[in-house]
Amino acid sequence: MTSSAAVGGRQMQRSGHQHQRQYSSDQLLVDSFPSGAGGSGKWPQNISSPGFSSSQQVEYSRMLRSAQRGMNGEFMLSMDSAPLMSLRSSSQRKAGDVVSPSELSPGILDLQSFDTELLTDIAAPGFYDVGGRFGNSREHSFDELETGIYSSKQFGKATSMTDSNLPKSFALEKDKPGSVAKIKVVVRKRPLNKKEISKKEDDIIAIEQHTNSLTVYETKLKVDLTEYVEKHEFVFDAVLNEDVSNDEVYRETVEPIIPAIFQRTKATCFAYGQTGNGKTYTMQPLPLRASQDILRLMHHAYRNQGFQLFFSFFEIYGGKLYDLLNDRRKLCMREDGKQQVCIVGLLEYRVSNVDTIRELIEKGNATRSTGTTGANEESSRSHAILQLAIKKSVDTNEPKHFKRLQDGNESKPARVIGKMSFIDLAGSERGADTTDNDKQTRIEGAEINKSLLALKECIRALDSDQVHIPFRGSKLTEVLRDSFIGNSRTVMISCISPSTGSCEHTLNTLRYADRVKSLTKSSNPKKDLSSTAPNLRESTAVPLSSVLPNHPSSENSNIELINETNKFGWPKHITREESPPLNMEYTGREDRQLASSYSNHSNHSRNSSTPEEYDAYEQDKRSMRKAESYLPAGVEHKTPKVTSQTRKVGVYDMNTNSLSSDDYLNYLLKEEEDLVVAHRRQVEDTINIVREEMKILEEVDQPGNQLDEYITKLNAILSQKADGIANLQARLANFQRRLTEQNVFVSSSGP
Ligand SMILES: Nc1ncnc2c1ncn2[C@@H]1O[C@H](COP(=O)(O)OP(=O)(O)OP(=O)(O)O)[C@@H](O)[C@H]1O
Repeated sequence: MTSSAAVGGRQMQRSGHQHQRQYSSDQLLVDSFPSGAGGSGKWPQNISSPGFSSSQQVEYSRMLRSAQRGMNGEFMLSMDSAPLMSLRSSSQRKAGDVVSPSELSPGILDLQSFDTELLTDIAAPGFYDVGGRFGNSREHSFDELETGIYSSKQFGKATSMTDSNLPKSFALEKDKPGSVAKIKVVVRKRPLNKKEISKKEDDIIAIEQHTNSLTVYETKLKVDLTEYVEKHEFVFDAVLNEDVSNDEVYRETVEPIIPAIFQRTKATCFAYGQTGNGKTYTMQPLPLRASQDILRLMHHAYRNQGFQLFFSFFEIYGGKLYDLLNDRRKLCMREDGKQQVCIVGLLEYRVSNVDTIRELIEKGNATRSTGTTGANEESSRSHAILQLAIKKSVDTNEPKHFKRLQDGNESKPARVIGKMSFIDLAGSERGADTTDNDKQTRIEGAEINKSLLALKECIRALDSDQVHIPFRGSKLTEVLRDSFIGNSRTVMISCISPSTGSCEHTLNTLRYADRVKSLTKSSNPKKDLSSTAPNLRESTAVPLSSVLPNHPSSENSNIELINETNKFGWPKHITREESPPLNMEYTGREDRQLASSYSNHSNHSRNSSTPEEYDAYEQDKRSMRKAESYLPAGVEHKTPKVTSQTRKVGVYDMNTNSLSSDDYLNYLLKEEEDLVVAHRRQVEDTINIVREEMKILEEVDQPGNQLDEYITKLNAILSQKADGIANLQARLANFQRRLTEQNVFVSSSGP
């Protein structure tokens, strides 16, 4: 399928609003859990035992309060329960045992240790193997399961199992072992919207699906103001044109990963792109489709294996976490000694049918923060994260300490097997789109920028199997930490507009995608070619002034598509009810003290006498590592010795100004990105200038040439060359100075 781009002449393809509700649960097997399952009465009663500190007893009480019943009798588990579980599961501890702060304070459910125990529970490794993938059991072989008819007693509803019920790629996987790439970058082009059509904008994107290539036709002006078109070619893992349905998007992106999450894989799918380009439109149907397939596998291939599906939905707004299924309750992210991340307070719903999941998605979307800005009045300004976790309940061979904890066989904590995270990112231009808005919007923009940069770095590190994953670069990547380690899969969907007015943003989005994919082991050699030759392989003319403005186009504002009825019939535009407190003022002082306090805490942290001190240490350490993560190779982060007085001040300041280092990091990340963009532009300019030089050299050799004209042109060229180099040098020096300052600054604060 090839989509034509019209440049010069107009040729617009209006697929219009293609969405239809595609995900009915009619053909699903529905497992109805007994309404009495779970419940506070099943939790351990012995919290007053000496093994629990008073703060843990408080936590436990909160846990009991937050164990609620959700819609359709679903059982909700608040992660508030984590501290208690952590305490008991981390060792075979007896009541009264001394517990170190590192085990208590972070309040983490020790999923890692649970996972380890679980290994033997999984039928077979290697999900590409049919036997392994479907439990490796003759009793439940794929074919037998799929042709069977299950009784309503067993599954709640009689459903005929035919091959057509199964996702295509599941069947294909057995013929394509190892075919699911660790990182997949997919680009989706949306149709021109009403506004773009009324402004007579052209479709400047041509897609060739069979070669996975995409060309952007950028109109530029020469110095004499004549127009010319520059072609930018990209190759990705898949390119989807405006005719591609959401169902096809699902099949191309998420469907192939689903079997893997039953095999201890953490998968992440996210949409990236400028506001109004279809991120939400693309992302919203995916979790429902995925849940449908997960439930199918649970009810067929993994029947009777104790798998459960858990659903949670939260957002990151202005660097803070809010539960979208619990009235935007503010959440807190913690990390334990094993660096397992836990979102304290997040409600998780155990779900067993698609209708419930649909209701939860609708509820979460309705709660999600959106705001009005100059760019898109219905724009998402938060990152929404929807997680589907496959867990497995503890069987009769459970470890003894569980039995002790759980007061019999009921309400045992399920262990996480795999997870699928769907992320609808805030508009990618938000970081830059701040000039007309208030301080809060600017701060949101900074956080968004930071998240996007950090996300890209994590994905790249992930694919190149780097030991150090810079997930501490942002809240988003910290939250997704467990998706960046171990067995993981990532799908990135870049959503782009076809219109002339969005060309700059489109190129930025594609370059972001390109950089995620480039330098990776699995990247397409063809694409590497285009990456190294900065997308200029087929430039058709020679501009002298080809520096592109690096600011959002005002023409992109107030985007509305042809069909403006709300995308899925679900509410999206909800005004935020509260403004989370923000504290992003940057001062260098705190970083200095932060640096000082870190090394001291390295020695003293475990002896911190109060939970507050220990928390301060943890927070301090995290921020410090964050800063270290982004120092370039060769710039070592030296940790100085400090006096106890310095340490005290440092801890205090970290608690009161904890975001200042984030802000500083944000500066560094943004500068790094800007430098690379400026360098790329400089290379483009140089190529164009060289062409121009060749041209005037040819001209000067022609008989009857105008010497004056040659001299004028040469002067202009040389000035432009010099300006370009000087600008880049200045930017580079500035960036180096910041890095050096950090280094000198840290070193000089030593003895
Ligand atoms: N591929 C597509 N086909 C048809 N309509 C689309 C497509 N992509 C997006 N749209 C429409 O474009 C509009 C904007 O899309 P959407 O809200 O998903 O953008 P977004 O990238 O999530 O924006 P924001 O970052 O502001 O949340 C919606 O009305 C949506 O229905």
